[in-house]
Amino acid sequence: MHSTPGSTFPLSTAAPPSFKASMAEAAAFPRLVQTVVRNMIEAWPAEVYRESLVEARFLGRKTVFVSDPRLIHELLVTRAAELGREEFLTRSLKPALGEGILTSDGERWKAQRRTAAPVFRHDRVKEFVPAMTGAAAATRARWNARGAEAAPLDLLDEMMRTTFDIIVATMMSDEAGLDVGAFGRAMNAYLDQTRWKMALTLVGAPAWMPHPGYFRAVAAARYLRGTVASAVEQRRLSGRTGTDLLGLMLQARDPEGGAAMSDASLTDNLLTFIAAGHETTAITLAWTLWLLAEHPEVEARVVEEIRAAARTGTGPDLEALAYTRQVIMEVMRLYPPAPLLVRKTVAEISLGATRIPAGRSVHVPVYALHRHARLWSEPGRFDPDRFAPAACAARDRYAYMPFGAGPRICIGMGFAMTECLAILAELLPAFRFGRTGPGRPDARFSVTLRPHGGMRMLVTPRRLH
Ligand code: HEM
Repeated sequence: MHSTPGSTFPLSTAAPPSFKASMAEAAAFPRLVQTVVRNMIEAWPAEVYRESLVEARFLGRKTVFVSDPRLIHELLVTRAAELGREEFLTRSLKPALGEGILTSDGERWKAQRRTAAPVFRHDRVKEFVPAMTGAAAATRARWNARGAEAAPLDLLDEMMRTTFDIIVATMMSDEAGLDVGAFGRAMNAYLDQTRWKMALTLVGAPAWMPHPGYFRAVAAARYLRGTVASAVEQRRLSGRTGTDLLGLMLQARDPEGGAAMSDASLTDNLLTFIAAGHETTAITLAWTLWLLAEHPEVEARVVEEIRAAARTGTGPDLEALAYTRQVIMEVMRLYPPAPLLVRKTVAEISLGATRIPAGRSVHVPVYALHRHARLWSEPGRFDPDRFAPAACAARDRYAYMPFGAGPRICIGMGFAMTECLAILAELLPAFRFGRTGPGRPDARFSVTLRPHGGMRMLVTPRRLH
């Protein structure tokens, strides 16, 4: 392994390792393969938490890890056009998500991104707040009905249910007949097995190679795609447009040339929004509730801010929740739901003094960046004041990137932040959240960074205190 900030790589283009060579390497490092399946973060070289740029062999593939804000800016912004999607991400997601905004490249990506961007504008997202608050209110009613002495709840499950209800309500608000439960189970079955697909792609295994969850995933992808395609068709046939995401996407036109999205593209992107949007937001909320339970002084300040923001009107003014927003940002620093950004160079590029040949895997280990020894003091400590305006202004923008950066920055960033605020504003003044034992859940990376084994917590209505 090699880890000097300005190191120069050999200029030979990295040909992908042969299947045989990769399998030989994998066989020699079965523990590494297991680690990738269990939690890929544990397989990262320790230097990514201390150095700027690290070259490592990662399951037979030369990989460059970049954890320096200046170099990340150069990579994701200045050199964005010379980067493509990594096969290990696209191969695990394309069977369900097709060639939507997350999984496509080049002109296809550009046209879809241009067309969808206005749908996620701030003023549009604000119109979704009642649907977000409505789903959170349903969660509140469900918890209230349990009484004060109820058994602990898995808050990861609960938040997944809430954010899934929101994405369905905001996306396909009037698709009668959609079986929300079956749809959610299929989406989870699909996403659960993607870590196997990623590990097998890394060792060069062919796409058809079966693995745990393989056949369930094939059936789930067929069900998900069929369901969304028929919702798109029904809506088009009905002649109604509507103001939900499906309606807005149907009306969206490419600002360059005016083309509408095809039905296939609409299906790909609606599935992409569900997959990219609901689990990431649910994980953020689950960790937020956990960290607030660990830090009652922060929790008290958040509840006070929410109550003050609600005093003047009918519901809390989300724009006024500045401290709550800081808390969410600090939660995503410690537990970024998307802990790794992956790219492949399509041409030779230079990063600082380092030349990287075409075809190389380049990873931005966001989880490590957010805990990097040179960028953060006491990186493991939860401290929302790190995101006070003055502290943010003094820090490099590229030291913190839960939503990525550059042209491929998360399109749903505003949607996700608004959703987190709307849900917390509904739930925090109504309940106290308590831990069920010592120690935090383990954070494990399988596409997203999930609390392993869920997040069991005590949920007690406040009015009973
Ligand atoms: C807390 C919640 C979320 C987090 C942490 C998150 C994080 C990210 C990150 C890091 C990327 C960039 C990936 C890369 O550069 O390779 C991304 C891309 C994307 N996200 Fe999100 N996301 C969240 C919520 C959402 C929501 C709610 C939606 C849609 C409703 C969404 C849709 C997308 C899409 C379509 C892309 C691909 C953008 C492109 O490649 O042009 N995300 N997200």
